[in-house]
Amino acid sequence: MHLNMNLTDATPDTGRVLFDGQPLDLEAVAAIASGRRRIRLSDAEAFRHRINAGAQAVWRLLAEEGVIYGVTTGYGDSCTVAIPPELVAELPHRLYTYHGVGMGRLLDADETRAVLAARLASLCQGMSGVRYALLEQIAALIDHDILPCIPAEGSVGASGDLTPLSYVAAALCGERDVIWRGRRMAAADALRAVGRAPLALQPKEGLAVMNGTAVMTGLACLAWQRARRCSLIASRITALNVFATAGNPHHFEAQLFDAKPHPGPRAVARRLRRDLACEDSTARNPARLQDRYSLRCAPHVIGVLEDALPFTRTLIENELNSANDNPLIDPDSGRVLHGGHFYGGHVAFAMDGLKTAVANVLDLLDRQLALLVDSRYSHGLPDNLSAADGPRAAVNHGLKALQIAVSAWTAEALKGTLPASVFSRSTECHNQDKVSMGTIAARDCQRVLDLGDQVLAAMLIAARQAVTLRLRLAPGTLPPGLADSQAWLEAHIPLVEEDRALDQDLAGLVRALRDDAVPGASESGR
Ligand SMILES: N[C@@H](Cc1ccc(O)cc1)C(=O)O
Repeated sequence: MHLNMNLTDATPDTGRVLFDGQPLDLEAVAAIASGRRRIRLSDAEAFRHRINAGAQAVWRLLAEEGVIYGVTTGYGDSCTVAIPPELVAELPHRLYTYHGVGMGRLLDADETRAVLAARLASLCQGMSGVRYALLEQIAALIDHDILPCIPAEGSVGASGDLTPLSYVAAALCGERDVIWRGRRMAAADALRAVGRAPLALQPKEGLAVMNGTAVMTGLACLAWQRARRCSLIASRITALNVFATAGNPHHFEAQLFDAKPHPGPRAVARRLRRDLACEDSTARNPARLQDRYSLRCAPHVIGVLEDALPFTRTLIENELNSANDNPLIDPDSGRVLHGGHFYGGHVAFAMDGLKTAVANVLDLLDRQLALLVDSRYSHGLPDNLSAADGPRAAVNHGLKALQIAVSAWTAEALKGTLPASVFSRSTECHNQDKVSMGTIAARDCQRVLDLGDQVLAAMLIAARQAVTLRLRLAPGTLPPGLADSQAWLEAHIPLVEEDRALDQDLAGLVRALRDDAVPGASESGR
């Protein structure tokens, strides 16, 4: 174990995130998810009034008209079934009960907090016909870190995330299990321990909690952050690899990128120029004319991911700050608006897109590694980046297996890019005959990002090794941006001179990546 365990240097952000119906950004959700920020539900009179007005509108409508979808009718295709008045109160509890069909792994603590935050943000829009007391109960779960056990699989992502969110609805009512203080226990026990009574859902409140996109949206907020980190670290790794292969930094000149104005590649080229301390050249031809595409086109490949980030941020944040259930209740007029806002197509597209852009970056890095480990292409570096000398060289295989592993992880990531959104299918007696599959897209994106962290970790080991070997061949100094990175890498990864298992180094680096502790993870450089 070469990496110390506590590599986080992020300053804790202690200010509470306010939930009052104003827009949140995905950084706020990520901060809540990681426990860096707590939340505060607004208790402003106007806000409480607006929320409660929606719930009162439901009661009024019920008294005046007697029929509201999902309140006095069955759900979905069963909306033609009338619910007798004496059974109306039972209906919201039926909804989460029969949706208790979740399977697969449970969402982890960060994911669960992100889901709760996303659902609370949506209900705070005041269009869902729920009481303020329901918002308070969700806020209490977040605040006391009572985390419903939410199985990850079973949502088609339109009718929202009905099945996984049924576990949130049940926990609010003191049913099913939660994790609290590291222990799995009955939700009723955890609520009792913090002095809260289970909620009895009122008409419409079951649908309001469950008939929305909070699972995919919460996961998307977290995935987006990881995708941005991938872009930043991949840029830094590329710079190290250009240096290590004695590559041509003039591929990244500003004049070139002014001629093709996509902002993403321009930003990546700027980073590479900064890292490699490369000024625009007046020379007609640099010493090395053209490097292979995996180096020369790095801004173009990473730049696609870079350009996808602002676009997908908008999609995810619009979803986060939306009322995304059905029906909606206008608290002012009391009108019931029947629609399909539970359709998570934008998140599905964002996640399908991001995973493709990330996987292409991983593929780029895998190709860079292929250049580094092969003495036919590395301009003087030893095969497999082995640092063993003399008689020891014969038995040492350096990073050979690491490259094979990167090939495997990259291939698996590329395989995982099959878009989920195109696998819509008609379900629920053809009521839900076109669905988003956004939650599957988000989980696929997470898987690509998990594999991505492994590829990035391996590339950091390779870059550290390659830069050291280049400096042995051609003693000199690294540009300051890269010197910092190399110093950090040398402090955390001993040079591989005699072969050793690298799995512990990899695991430590993956943790450091997730803690944002690896130099290059922030735009300011470092
Ligand atoms: N989302 C559906 C409602 C629904 C709820 C639960 C179900 O099991 C099925 C459908 C709609 O608004 O039309």
